[in-house]
Amino acid sequence: MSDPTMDRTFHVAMFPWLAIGHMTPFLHLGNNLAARGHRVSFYLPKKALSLLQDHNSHPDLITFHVFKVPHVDGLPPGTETASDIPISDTSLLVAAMDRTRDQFESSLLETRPDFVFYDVAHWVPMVARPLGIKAICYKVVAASSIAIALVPARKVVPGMLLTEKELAEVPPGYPSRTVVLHGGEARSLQFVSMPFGEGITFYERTTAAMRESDALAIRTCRELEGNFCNYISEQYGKPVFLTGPVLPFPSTSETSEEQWISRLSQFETGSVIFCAFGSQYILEIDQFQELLLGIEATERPFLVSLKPPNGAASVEEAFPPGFGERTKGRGTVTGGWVPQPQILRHKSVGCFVSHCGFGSMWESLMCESQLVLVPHLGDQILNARLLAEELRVAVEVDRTEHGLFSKESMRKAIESVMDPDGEVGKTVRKNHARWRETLTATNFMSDYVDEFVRNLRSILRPHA
Ligand SMILES: O=c1ccn([C@@H]2O[C@H](COP(=O)(O)OP(=O)(O)O[C@H]3OC[C@@H](O)[C@H](O)[C@H]3O)[C@@H](O)[C@H]2O)c(=O)[nH]1
Repeated sequence: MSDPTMDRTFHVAMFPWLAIGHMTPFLHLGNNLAARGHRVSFYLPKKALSLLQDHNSHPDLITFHVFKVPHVDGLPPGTETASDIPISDTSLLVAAMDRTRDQFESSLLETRPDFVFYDVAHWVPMVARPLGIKAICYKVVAASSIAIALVPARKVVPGMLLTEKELAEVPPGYPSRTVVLHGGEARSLQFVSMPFGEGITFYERTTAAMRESDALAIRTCRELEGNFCNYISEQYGKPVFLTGPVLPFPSTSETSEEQWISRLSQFETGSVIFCAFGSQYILEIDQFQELLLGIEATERPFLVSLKPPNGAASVEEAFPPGFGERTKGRGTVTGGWVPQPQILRHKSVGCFVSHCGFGSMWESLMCESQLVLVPHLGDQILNARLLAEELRVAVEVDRTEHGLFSKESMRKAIESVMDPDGEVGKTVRKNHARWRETLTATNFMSDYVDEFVRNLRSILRPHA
């Protein structure tokens, strides 16, 4: 007899962390589920609604539920998302999110979904279980960063900061020797033993969120991170369902993109260096200048999109002396937002200098440009090691033990990948082409979502 749960559509509630970088990938997944006929109830604060509602491709199936973020002392009045506060106040916003538990619980009583997806709100399974709702902990960061920092095998004692030695060690059984942090980089993991909400550390919260779930879900694919996903599954004794990268469909209609596209079109195919470091990375002024001087020294056209460095009101104010005049007509530096995915698809762009944030990592793997990596935070460093040392599709810029790069190391890294006849240039081109082909194959992404849906259904099946 066929199982009726295997083809019925289901209803998912989504309760992502209050940061646009988390809500957006949840909504992309929501769009993919709705495209297959499933209903989504998406919980978010009011301010996020105005940013996200235009990205709802299925308003008939995806409903937004706005909740109120309570005030917590120390946060500016009206704080609702991580964009409203400096990163140092994040723990207070987590505490505010925890105080939405009652609102969320009463809403679930009304909406009665089959599943609830969450990430930071570790109490969601406690709310969902008595209502017979399956709790899926959906992680939208690389599996390697979960595997290195957030598994039971990494012992973190509540109330104690990890020592330098503990930070430098990978947890027993960690499946890679190359996707690791070197020397002082390991300090970037110290945040795991820090408070994240009232009376709870980041490690306690995140591991509880995963431990208490009915299944884990990760926004990655097994071709890239299968070994890390298996390790996480073993560590938690739970299935790990992969959604694939779930990238949005390319947009071709926005007019703000035209100025960049026509500017790039004046240059030869594959000649332009494009550099962007995501939404958070702010360089110190001397590193900002070394970066620009390194790019200038390649004598190639360029488009650089970076926030003004620390202490500068604009990018122009922080230019190295004479830089603006020397590079006029050849390069542009902007402190604003540029349409990165469209720029990466432009034929004139030949090199992408990236911080290797999770979104940029996928976009760079799928584009035709050569890749130079300048990671900053812990997860970016692991992503960069994956691309440069395991997949060998990119080159990471050389740095001193204090993490500083020079204009010369920047120039060298760019030249090495841009030279089609050099050893490095040949290797990265060949490997990148192979990975690009895999990841951009027809149905690659949709097959992942289909399999994800099958996995969800399998845990809905009534037990004998
Ligand atoms: O000017 C820009 C800069 C960036 N972008 C887009 O913004 C997104 C940036 O996301 P990334 O994940 O690469 O980087 P962010 O630094 O913003 O992300 C943050 O969350 C994800 C983590 O992996 C990163 O470590 C963290 O910094 C990309 O999709 C990129 O295409 C633009 O469209 N224009």
